[in-house]
Amino acid sequence: MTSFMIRVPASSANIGPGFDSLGLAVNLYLTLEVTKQDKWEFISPSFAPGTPFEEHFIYKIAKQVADQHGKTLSPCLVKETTSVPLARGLGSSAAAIIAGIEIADQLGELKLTSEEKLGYATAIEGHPDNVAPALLGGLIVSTYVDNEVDWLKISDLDLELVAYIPKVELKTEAARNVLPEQYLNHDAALASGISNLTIAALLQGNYGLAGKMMEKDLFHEPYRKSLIPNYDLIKRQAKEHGAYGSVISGAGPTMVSFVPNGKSEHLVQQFKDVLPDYQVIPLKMDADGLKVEQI
Ligand SMILES: Nc1ncnc2c1ncn2[C@@H]1O[C@H](COP(=O)(O)OP(=O)(O)OP(=O)(O)O)[C@@H](O)[C@H]1O
Ligand SMILES: N[C@@H](CCO)C(=O)O
Repeated sequence: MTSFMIRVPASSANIGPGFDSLGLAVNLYLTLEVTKQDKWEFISPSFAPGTPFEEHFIYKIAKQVADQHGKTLSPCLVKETTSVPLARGLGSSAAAIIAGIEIADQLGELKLTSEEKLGYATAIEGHPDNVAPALLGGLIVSTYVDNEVDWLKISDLDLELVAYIPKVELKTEAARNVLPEQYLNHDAALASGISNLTIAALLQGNYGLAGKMMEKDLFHEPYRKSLIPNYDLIKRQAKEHGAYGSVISGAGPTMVSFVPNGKSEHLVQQFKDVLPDYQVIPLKMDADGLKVEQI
């Protein structure tokens, strides 16, 4: 093996009330072409030329995983292209983590299982909601209890999305800092009920109910909405134009609307003049997750 290609999808986590446990892989991709050579080198849009390779996030992840297996990775040229915007709530860090783990797996010949990759990725990210769909594709419902990830994949969603991506970044860490440390028992029970019903409605294809429930989150949206530009406007106008529901994507600042199949382009057109500074794009579910190809 001298050269391989890694492709990892973006993901939209939380979907309202599924805080830290629900995430959907979408058709934006981080792609890496990895070729063995005599020294490490990263050609990457997020990495200024001349920066030591040891500082590249993906290299750090790969090395960390290789170290855990007592392996030294042979040096490579890594050429990155990506359509996943950084720090916007579309799982760029999760995609990078999955890519780093895969580099370690390929170069170190670790033969990691999907469960092992998911375990490493979740331990690094702290929660599985982005890394699980980035690895496995589809809509993933997951939990991370006692250092163990359990998950289920929902592949048949008759839905499309529209993403509203502002120019500003919002780091996940900053968006987590506004959340309460504790919830009252009553509020937690209510929030869990809303989450349960959202999942059940998605499973039954009752997207009207799913959209209604996803907009009622009590875990994170009430605390984060003041950080999200045009939060109320996007929800209101998307609903007027036929969206089932709109939520903060991941930790924001991107928002996503869930819309009937075939309707996303219509919604994109409606927002062209309303949000001229945004990238408003249609998205579809990615069903595959991580792909690796020898070249
Ligand atoms: N391809 C990449 N190469 C190097 N570093 C990356 C890459 N993608 C993401 N990162 C790192 O992850 C940071 C963004 O992570 P953060 O968790 O704040 O946002 P996100 O993952 O895009 O959004 P969210 O977790 O809400 O979906 C970037 O600022 C950068 O440090
Ligand atoms: N569940 C995470 C997703 C972003 O990493 C959050 O909302 O903070």
